[in-house]
Amino acid sequence: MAMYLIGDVQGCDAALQRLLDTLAFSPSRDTLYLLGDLVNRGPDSAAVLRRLMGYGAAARCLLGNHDLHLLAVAHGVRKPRRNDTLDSILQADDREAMLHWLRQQRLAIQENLGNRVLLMVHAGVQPAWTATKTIALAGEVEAVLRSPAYGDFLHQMYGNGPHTWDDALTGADRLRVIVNTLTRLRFCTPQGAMEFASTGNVDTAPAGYLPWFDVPDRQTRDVTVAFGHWSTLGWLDRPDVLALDTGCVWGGCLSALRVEASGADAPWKTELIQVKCEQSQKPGE
Ligand SMILES: Nc1ncnc2c1ncn2[C@@H]1O[C@H](COP(=O)(O)OP(=O)(O)OP(=O)(O)OP(=O)(O)OC[C@H]2O[C@@H](n3cnc4c(N)ncnc43)[C@H](O)[C@@H]2O)[C@@H](O)[C@H]1O
Repeated sequence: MAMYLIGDVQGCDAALQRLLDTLAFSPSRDTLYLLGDLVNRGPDSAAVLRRLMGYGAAARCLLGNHDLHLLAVAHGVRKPRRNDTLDSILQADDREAMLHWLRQQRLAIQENLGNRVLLMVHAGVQPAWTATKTIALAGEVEAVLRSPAYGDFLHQMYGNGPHTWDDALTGADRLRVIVNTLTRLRFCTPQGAMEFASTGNVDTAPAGYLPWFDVPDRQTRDVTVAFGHWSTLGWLDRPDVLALDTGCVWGGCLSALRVEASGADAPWKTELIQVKCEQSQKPGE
């Protein structure tokens, strides 16, 4: 049995098919962990969702900002954006089945491999959050998304504030900070105040901000956090962070990381497998 972490697919089903062929993926034997942004901007978002739904428990998926955007557009909370390519879902006969399935997916997943924790999120974690706390907070949003109140939540989800996590937050503000952290974060201050305008690589950090994973004393520094979302960052391989959005939709690569625990005290064995992608979107347009 193999475990594969896969970066942002964004509706690029042909690239996903090529990647899975390269892996010789078998749903009866292997498990895929998709790190969010399953849909949008690429040519065939519906095919990606139908494929992942068909894999059942062999595909464990995180929600990214584009997946939440799809739910918001489908629910009439947001208007489609100029570069959106969501019509293959929105106009499909099985649209409700796809949207229902999407609402059951996760915002954070933890696996314990050997003696080390692997925490998976789409974008990032707050410096003050441990892995256990991240899973618990993600669970608060997951519960709302699965409940009849999910429409109300989508109305309240948008916005950049509050910028900083506080345990005392309640209601919509609390859920918004959790969503913004897990699905949109790139840069924050050492205190965890988030900034959402900058989308460039680490060299473009605004003054006073740094990549969330470089915050000193981050509470998840002793685990490995795998994430996507940051295409201009690209592949990053450190003991404490694995970044896997390698810009498939922008004409980069789609990446899978095979992860294998080789013993309680031994480091994991990993192997990066990539396929080249057709360019579906031009950066800056
Ligand atoms: N609570 C909430 N509040 C607000 N919105 C919410 C929300 N929850 C969900 N959303 C939704 O989030 C969606 C996306 O918002 P956007 O604002 O478009 O998201 P983004 O930061 O650009 O991130 P993206 O996920 O597209 O990242 P990527 O690295 O691929 O791309 C980043 C940039 O990198 C650039 N880029 C990529 N490859 C490049 C390259 N090779 N060279 C130069 N630039 C490149 C691209 O041009 C792109 O601009 C919206 O539709 C919105 O509705």
